[in-house]
Amino acid sequence: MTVLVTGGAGYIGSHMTLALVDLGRPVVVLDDLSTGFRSAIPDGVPFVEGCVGDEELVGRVIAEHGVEAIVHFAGSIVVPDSVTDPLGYYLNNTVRSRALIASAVAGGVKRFVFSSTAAVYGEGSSEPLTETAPLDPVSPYGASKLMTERMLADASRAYGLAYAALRYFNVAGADPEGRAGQSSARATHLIKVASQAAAGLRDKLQMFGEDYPTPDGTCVRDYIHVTDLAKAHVLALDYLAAGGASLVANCGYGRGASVREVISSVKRVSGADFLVEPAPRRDGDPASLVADPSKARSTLGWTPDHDDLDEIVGHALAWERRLAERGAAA
Ligand SMILES: NC(=O)c1ccc[n+]([C@@H]2O[C@H](COP(=O)([O-])OP(=O)(O)OC[C@H]3O[C@@H](n4cnc5c(N)ncnc54)[C@H](O)[C@@H]3O)[C@@H](O)[C@H]2O)c1
Ligand SMILES: O=c1ccn([C@@H]2O[C@H](COP(=O)(O)OP(=O)(O)O[C@H]3O[C@H](CO)[C@@H](O)[C@H](O)[C@H]3O)[C@@H](O)[C@H]2O)c(=O)[nH]1
Repeated sequence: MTVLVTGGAGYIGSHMTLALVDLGRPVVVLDDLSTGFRSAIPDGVPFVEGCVGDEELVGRVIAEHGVEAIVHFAGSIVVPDSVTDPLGYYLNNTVRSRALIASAVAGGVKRFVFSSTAAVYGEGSSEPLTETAPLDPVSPYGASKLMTERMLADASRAYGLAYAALRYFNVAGADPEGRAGQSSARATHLIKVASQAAAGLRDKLQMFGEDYPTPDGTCVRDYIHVTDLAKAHVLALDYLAAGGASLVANCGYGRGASVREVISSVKRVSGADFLVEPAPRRDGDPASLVADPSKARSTLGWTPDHDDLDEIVGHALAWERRLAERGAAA
């Protein structure tokens, strides 16, 4: 069963590609390298440079590689950017996903795993969030992903495409063996940015908002290790291959950490101090997002191996140091 990994040169997609290679499963990567890196794709894995919205290209990849399942990571991911450029986000995340789904249907691909997000949930629902919590995205990013979920649900009914939409909470950390990590220098994610500050690559960290209705006033998120997330995708592929019904499932640990707690963890684990500057709230940020992950556990048999904030931070820091060494060597 060849798996087409879109966005496989990116952060999460490269970890999924590694997970498939580790299991000896055939894989082909499609990525336009807009935010991904050619070097993130393991040696020996076929790579096609191009856009998921290019139906002619995707049709050819499906036929030439005998693709039986698609794992769709490709997309634009920065929540505040989606507030300033909503149409760009609807184009890359929604319109091009529609084209990819159409290519899957036309090419006879029967299984599809999609990178959805906790950003599809509305504010104010009781936590932890189950999949049945009201869907009312605060940001265009969340809306662009929810529209793709809806297209998949309709395509599944109409054309028999079986899908798993995995709603990731906040993905962080790096491959424990140091083979992959979050490489984007302009990354905006808290653990990545704090790791860069700890490694001396930034002079400070801004803390966006201290007046949220949370225990310490800063936003609360459910941080999940990227390797545990890749494992959930492998299980989702196996579940669909075994005839499992289409599903939507949260991927998180069910425990929240505030921005202040994350910063403390990064300082503790790195042993480095860095400047933390209070800043205004960032557009599009909900106060709190914490998953109820029981569906992924019961339906997919998912059990996390790295459910520990300090461990996640330790792996992120190790990757940051590796990047710094490579930069120094370049
Ligand atoms: N990082 C998180 O915390 C998080 C949380 C929830 C959901 N997600 C979703 O997970 C997926 C992967 O995120 P990531 O953190 O690895 O981001 P990333 O930017 O590292 O990876 C995205 C990859 O997709 C590629 N890409 C973008 N548009 C493309 C297109 N039109 N055609 C082909 N390739 C394209 C990029 O070059 C990049 O390699 C995204 O869909 C994102 O929305 C991420
Ligand atoms: O320099 C920084 C960066 C972030 N934050 C705060 O840290 C929290 C987490 O932010 P970030 O790491 O940027 O993640 P989110 O905005 O929560 O979004 C991530 O998590 C979502 C799921 O919860 C995914 O859908 C998105 O793709 C992914 O970027 C938020 O309160 C931010 O305001 C700061 O205070 N300072």
